[in-house]
Amino acid sequence: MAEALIIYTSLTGNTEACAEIVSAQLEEHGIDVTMEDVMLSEPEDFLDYDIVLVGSYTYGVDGVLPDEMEEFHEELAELDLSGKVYGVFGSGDDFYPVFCSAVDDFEEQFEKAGAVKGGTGVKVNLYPEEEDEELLKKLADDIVAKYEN
Ligand SMILES: Cc1cc2nc3c(=O)[nH]c(=O)nc-3n(C[C@H](O)[C@H](O)[C@H](O)COP(=O)(O)O)c2cc1C
Repeated sequence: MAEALIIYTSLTGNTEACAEIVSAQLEEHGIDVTMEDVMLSEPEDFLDYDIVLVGSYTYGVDGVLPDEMEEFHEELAELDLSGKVYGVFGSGDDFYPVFCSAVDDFEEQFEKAGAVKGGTGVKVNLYPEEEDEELLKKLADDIVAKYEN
C-alpha cells in the first residue's frame, strides 16, 4: 500500500482542517496517511514515503513563512525526493497583499528536491469552505492519479 506523509503547521487550526480533508481523501484511495506537526518533524522524514505533502499558513503581513517552517523549508530543497509525488496546500487571508505565498515557497523547494508535482497547490482563504474542500479533495485525487501512472 502506498504511504503518504503530510507535514503541516497551523496556529489557529485552518491549515490543520485542510490537512484533515486531504488526509481523508487520500485514505479514500486506500493510501496509508501519516500527519505530523512540523515541530516534531524534519524533512528527512519524507524519505520513507511515496507521497509527500506540506501544509502551511502564511505570516508576516507581506507573505513570509511561519518561524517554525523556516529551517524545514531551507533543508527540504537539499533532499533527493526524486520518484516521490508532492502536493502543497495552505491557508492565508486575502486581506493581506501577498496571499498564501507559503504554498509557492514550498512548491519551489519540492521542485529543487526533484519530486514530481501531483496537482495544483491549494490556497485557502482562512477556514476551508465547501469550494476549498473540493479543491483539496481534487489535489488528493490528482496526486494519487500521478502516483499510479
Ligand atoms: C500577523 C499576521 C500576519 C499574516 N500575514 C499574512 C500574509 O502575509 N499573507 C496571507 O495570506 N495571510 C497572512 N496571515 C493570515 C494567516 O495566514 C491566516 O489567518 C491563516 O488562516 C492561519 O492559518 P492557521 O489557522 O492554520 O494558523 C497573517 C496572519 C497574522 C496573524
